[in-house]
Amino acid sequence: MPFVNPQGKLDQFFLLSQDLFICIDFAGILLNINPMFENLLGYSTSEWVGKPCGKLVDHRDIPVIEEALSRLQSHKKVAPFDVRALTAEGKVVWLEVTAAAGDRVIYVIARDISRRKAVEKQLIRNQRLFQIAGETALIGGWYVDMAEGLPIWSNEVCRLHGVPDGFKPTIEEAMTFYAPSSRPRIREVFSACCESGTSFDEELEIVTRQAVRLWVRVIGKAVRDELGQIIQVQGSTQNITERKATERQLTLLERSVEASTNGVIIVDAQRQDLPMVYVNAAFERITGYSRTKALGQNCRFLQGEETDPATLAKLRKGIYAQQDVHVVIRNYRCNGVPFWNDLYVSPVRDAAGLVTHFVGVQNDITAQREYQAQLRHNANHDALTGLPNRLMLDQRLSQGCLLAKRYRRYIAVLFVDLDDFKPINDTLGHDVGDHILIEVAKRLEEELRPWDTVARFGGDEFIVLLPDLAHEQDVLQVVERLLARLSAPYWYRDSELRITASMGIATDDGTISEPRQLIQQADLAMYKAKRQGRNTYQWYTDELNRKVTNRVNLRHALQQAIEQSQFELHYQPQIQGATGRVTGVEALIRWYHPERGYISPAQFISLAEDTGQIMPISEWVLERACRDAVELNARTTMPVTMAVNISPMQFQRAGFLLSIQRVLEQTGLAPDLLELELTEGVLMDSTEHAIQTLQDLRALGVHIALDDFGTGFSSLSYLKRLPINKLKIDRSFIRDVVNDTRDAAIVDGVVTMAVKLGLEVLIEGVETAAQYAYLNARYCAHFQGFYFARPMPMLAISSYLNESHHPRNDAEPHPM
Ligand SMILES: Nc1nc2c(ncn2[C@@H]2O[C@H](COP(=O)(O)O[C@H]3[C@@H](O)[C@H](n4cnc5c(=O)[nH]c(N)nc54)O[C@@H]3COP(=O)(O)O)[C@@H](O)[C@H]2O)c(=O)[nH]1
Repeated sequence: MPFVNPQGKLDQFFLLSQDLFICIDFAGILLNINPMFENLLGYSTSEWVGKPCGKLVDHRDIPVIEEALSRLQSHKKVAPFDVRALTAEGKVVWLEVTAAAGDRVIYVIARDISRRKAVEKQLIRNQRLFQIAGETALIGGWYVDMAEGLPIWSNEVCRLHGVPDGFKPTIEEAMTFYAPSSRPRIREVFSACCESGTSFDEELEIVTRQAVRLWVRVIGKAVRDELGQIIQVQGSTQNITERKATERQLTLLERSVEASTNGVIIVDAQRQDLPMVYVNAAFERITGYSRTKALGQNCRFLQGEETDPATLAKLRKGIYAQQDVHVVIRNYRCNGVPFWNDLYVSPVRDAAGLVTHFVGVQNDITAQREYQAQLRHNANHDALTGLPNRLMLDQRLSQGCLLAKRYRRYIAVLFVDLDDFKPINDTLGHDVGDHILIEVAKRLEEELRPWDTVARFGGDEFIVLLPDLAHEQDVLQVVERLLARLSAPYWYRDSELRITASMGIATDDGTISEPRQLIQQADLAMYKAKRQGRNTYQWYTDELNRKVTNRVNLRHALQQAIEQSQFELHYQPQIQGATGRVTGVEALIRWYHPERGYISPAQFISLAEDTGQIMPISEWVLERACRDAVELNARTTMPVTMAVNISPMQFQRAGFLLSIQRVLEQTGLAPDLLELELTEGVLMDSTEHAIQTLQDLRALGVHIALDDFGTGFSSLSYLKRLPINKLKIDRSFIRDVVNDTRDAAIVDGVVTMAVKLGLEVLIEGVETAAQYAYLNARYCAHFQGFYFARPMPMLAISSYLNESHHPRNDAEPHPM
């Protein structure tokens, strides 16, 4: 049935309308439809007229249709509603339906709202996505309309502040959510935005309603109308607490790494050639390379000539295997100076376990290494001269012996001892002494080949090792060169100093079982050189060794003798030529060894001098002799002088004078009955002090005799200054005095000089009647010698003295 209007006008509207016009009965059967129905849904009018309208809609919307139909059947009004209609092609078209009931039919107008529905759907989807983004990124939106002045918060913003969704604060209330420290800033930037439209982007701290402190990023910008007036400020608030904590952590880590005294390097493991992507300040300080120069380069630019290839290989292997690796590597600073780099390299993995970087931690241990090297050097070297010390000498000596043995060469050991170094040290001071020792070390080193060794052995002793001699005799060239070089003048602050050295030589072909013995042998030889006048050398021999061994044994025996009182005193008479009277006796020590019998003082006195054992011996002699002198004088009518030999050490000891005084007091011997026999050598050392001591002794009343006169090389000029009483002419001039005119001339000269100096003369070593007759006829002197009597024990001398005056004693000579 056509949709007809009596005027026909409505028909036209029906036909031309862009909306669907449908006429249905109260049962919902389609009665009429307009052309737009056909256009939109693709059905022909004939196809649908007479069919239920419910068939047109999507099955989900049938209840909506039924509801509307029901209301219209009851003549109730129906509000416009939306349904989905199905096109002939099966597509869905959204229709907005307006329906009204007529008397007999229902009039329906439907409009295609598919576009609008699509936009709405898109809008909803967008809103949802926005909501998801906000919830995920913890970003909420807000705005403040200038007209209303009230902030509008999104749900996310509400959640951030710990308030229920839809919470509507005032601006002031919104401000109070900011932490006191952030509040001034948000006020400032918000006001600026409201007033001048300045956008802001701030990271500030808020305190939620539950008093939880959160960091937020607040972004705001002004919205203007078409006239440019600010009508709204809108923005976002994002919870960045976690990011801030991470940032703080990262900042802390970065600052720590930057502040580290160790160099830190990070290299990119994913890029070719592993370029450095980070170096810290310590790296710059240690290497001298700035970050700009270092970044982008491979670490190998720190390596150089002395970098150990094995260490490098270890480093590369660790990196290749993506493992931790630790090396101490020789690296070079920017200025070319090498340093020791204590380097730890570790791989850095991402979440998936892939090595993205390597981190290197380096420590400059150059100073530590140098200190260790210095310690090692100090342990093996002498601090003053820098020469190897005994420890290193031992190593070099053993090595030298091995080399000599392997290459069939000779090793020579030179023991070098400076002559009279001690007086230089004592009188000129240790600075001068040190200077000389350093200079000696330098000269020795300069004269030797690089593979020879010079070591400081002690005080003024040096050892030279020559480990590569073709012939033993080759050592002599070196020794002579060294002696000459060492005796050249030394200069200290414009003063010239002279010093020489004595050297002992020991050689071996490297087969010696105990290399240290070579040093002992050279030492022995050096002592021999000393005794032979210094500034010379001596070669070690087995004979020398034997002598030294004997000396060592003798020393032990002598000590026992002191402890076990194995000494005796024998006395040899001294005769006045003119009267034949015994005017004195000389006390001569005898050592009676329980196994070896009598041992001559000639064998042990000089050793006792060297070892200091002379002191207890001398004290015993002096006291014994004084006591015996008292006893002898008690038995004789004429006074008998007791002559006692005084050793150099005894004389030079402080307190010598006191010891004489004490003995005289203790024994009660009259001082003028004591005669001290001193040799020229004793008086030559520190003459002034010696003269003073002699004067003091003379003041005590003690007599002084100068023993062995003529054997020393002392100047006669000092003789006149010596406060002595007597000269004892040495027996070496007496042996041939009768036949040798030169000896006779010497004796003649000495006696004449002595007389002129007002000194008494004693001629010792008179062994024959001819000697006595010759001498007694010429000189007014005293005599001593085997011709008169040999030294004899106390008992014998006592009897001897009690006998009448004898020009000689014809009794059997005493065993000594
Ligand atoms: N510091 C001390 N030195 C002492 C002491 N006792 C001895 N000595 C010194 O030891 C050296 C050797 O002494 P000795 O073996 O006793 O020889 C003395 C005489 O026996 C020896 N003599 C005496 N007359 C003759 C002689 O006619 N012919 C000869 N071949 N020898 C003789 O001379 C020694 C005494 O010499 P001197 O002392 O120079 O008068 C010797 O140097 C002693 O000094 C001691 O207690 N302390």
